[in-house]
Amino acid sequence: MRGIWTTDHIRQAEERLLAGTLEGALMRRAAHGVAIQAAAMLDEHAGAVAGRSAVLLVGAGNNGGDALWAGAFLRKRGVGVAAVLLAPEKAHTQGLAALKRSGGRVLSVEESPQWIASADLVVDGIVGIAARGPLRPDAAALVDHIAAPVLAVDLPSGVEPDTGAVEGPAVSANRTVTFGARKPVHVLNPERCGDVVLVDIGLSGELGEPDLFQLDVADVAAAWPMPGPSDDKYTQGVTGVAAGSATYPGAAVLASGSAVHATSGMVRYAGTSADVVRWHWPEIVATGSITDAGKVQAWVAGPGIGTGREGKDVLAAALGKGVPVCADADAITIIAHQPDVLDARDPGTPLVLTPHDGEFARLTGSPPGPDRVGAVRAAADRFNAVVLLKGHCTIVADPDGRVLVNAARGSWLATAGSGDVLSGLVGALLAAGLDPWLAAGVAADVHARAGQLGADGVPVSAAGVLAAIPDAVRQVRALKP
Ligand SMILES: NC(=O)C1=CN([C@@H]2O[C@H](COP(=O)(O)OP(=O)(O)OC[C@H]3O[C@@H](n4cnc5c(N)ncnc54)[C@H](O)[C@@H]3O)[C@@H](O)[C@H]2O)[C@@H](O)CC1
Ligand SMILES: Nc1ncnc2c1ncn2[C@@H]1O[C@H](COP(=O)(O)OP(=O)(O)O)[C@@H](O)[C@H]1O
Ligand SMILES: [K+]
Repeated sequence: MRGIWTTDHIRQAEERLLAGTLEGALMRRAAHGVAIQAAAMLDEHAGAVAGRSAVLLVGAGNNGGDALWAGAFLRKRGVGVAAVLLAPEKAHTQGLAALKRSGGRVLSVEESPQWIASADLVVDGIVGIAARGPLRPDAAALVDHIAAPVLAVDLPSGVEPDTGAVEGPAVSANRTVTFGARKPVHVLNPERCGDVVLVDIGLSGELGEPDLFQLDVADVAAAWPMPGPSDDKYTQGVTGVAAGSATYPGAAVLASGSAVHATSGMVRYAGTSADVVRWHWPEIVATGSITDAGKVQAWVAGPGIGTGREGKDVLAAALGKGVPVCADADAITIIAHQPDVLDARDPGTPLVLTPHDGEFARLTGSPPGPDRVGAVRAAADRFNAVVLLKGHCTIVADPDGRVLVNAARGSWLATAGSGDVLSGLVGALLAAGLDPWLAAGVAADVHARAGQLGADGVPVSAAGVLAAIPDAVRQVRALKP
């Protein structure tokens, strides 16, 4: 699992590290990493390093210092370097001196637009982890002139470091070089960061427990249930799906079909769409209600069940079974409007809620807002449930405080019914006995892979995402180191 640390924790770790390090050494190490990536980008985008031009956008702090030092290193490789100082009197003293010694040019803000517009590369050292709020107008005006690829130092300026939120002018980078550890912005707003390159500055020993996690493919592969020689259809966990209605039979077909594809073993269906489910998935044992469905190890409840009396009864029946439940779609609306339905749940029984933004707002009374991680963490605590917030970037919080982030693999999953496919995956992994937080995260990972593989560059239906689940699982198993 990869760790991600908030800027407060990075700062504390940096302070501990600085106590035993020569002044300036860390910054030079960081800046050297920036220069290596800048040279690589010049080579890729402008066909050479020597003789090409880079403009540094330099803010008032150490982030600007990194850019200035990187400029001095680039001069040694024959790059023409010019720096725009947003606050000349506050520019990093040693960095500026190093750039000047190396023959780098310092531009006034007035003369900078043509230089920025014609540069082969722009290095964004406007602001780093001390950034608060969108770019200030003077910085935003410079960014408007950029035509070249952008290398961001630590993070793209204007993007909130701990939330990834963009609430005004901000840099869009092709690549970001960060130091010591990944910060939330890198996983919560990968589009603005471009490729993220991590430079080791010796911080790892000082970091402590991560604030967020990202699953590696090896984690997903290790968690994905595989039948063993002594397994039969029951021992791997039977998934129950309570979904669909006369109006929405498709939700039942998608959620239960997804569970069939996710794991070996068995899927039971309970609801009014039993005939259509049997027709699509002859391997499913389908009945009319949860009461006569037989034993399962986890229930998926909600997709297409409706939000009236019948839907509430279905959800209450699932919650009352004493096994883990993934409550999705209409189940979330029912919980939002009739929270007493949760009385059917024994508080020790795992519950996974999988809202999209609208359902989240219904459930909690307010939309997730810019701090999506904070919002999901609070909801997990409030409902004593794992909460998976859907979106381009999926966030999964456990009531014990663990949070993981699953980055999108394109946006093809923004299609009707793809959420039903996700709930089937979560349910199957719960039935297999995975820790609910991990089950939700692993399901989100394979769901995103299935979306990418199913689409393969053109729009894909939810049924197409479902059909790509075996390829996604195959991909995970093949990529396992
Ligand atoms: N502490 C260390 O040992 C290291 C720090 N490093 C660098 O230092 C950076 C942090 O440096 P600082 O703490 O000096 O702070 P920053 O350089 O992140 O920001 C400092 C200045 O940016 C300005 N600023 C804040 N918000 C802004 C906005 N929205 N628009 C425009 N300007 C804004 C403020 O005037 C502030 O003084 C890191 O991101 C990293 O790049 C690296 O050199 C690695 C080592
Ligand atoms: N722009 C996007 N990029 C990537 N994934 C997305 C995007 N929009 C939605 N998704 C994913 O698609 C799924 C949609 O689920 P949901 O909104 O419940 O749809 P439905 O109710 O139609 O099934 C979620 O897994 C969500 O994370
Ligand atoms: K920056």
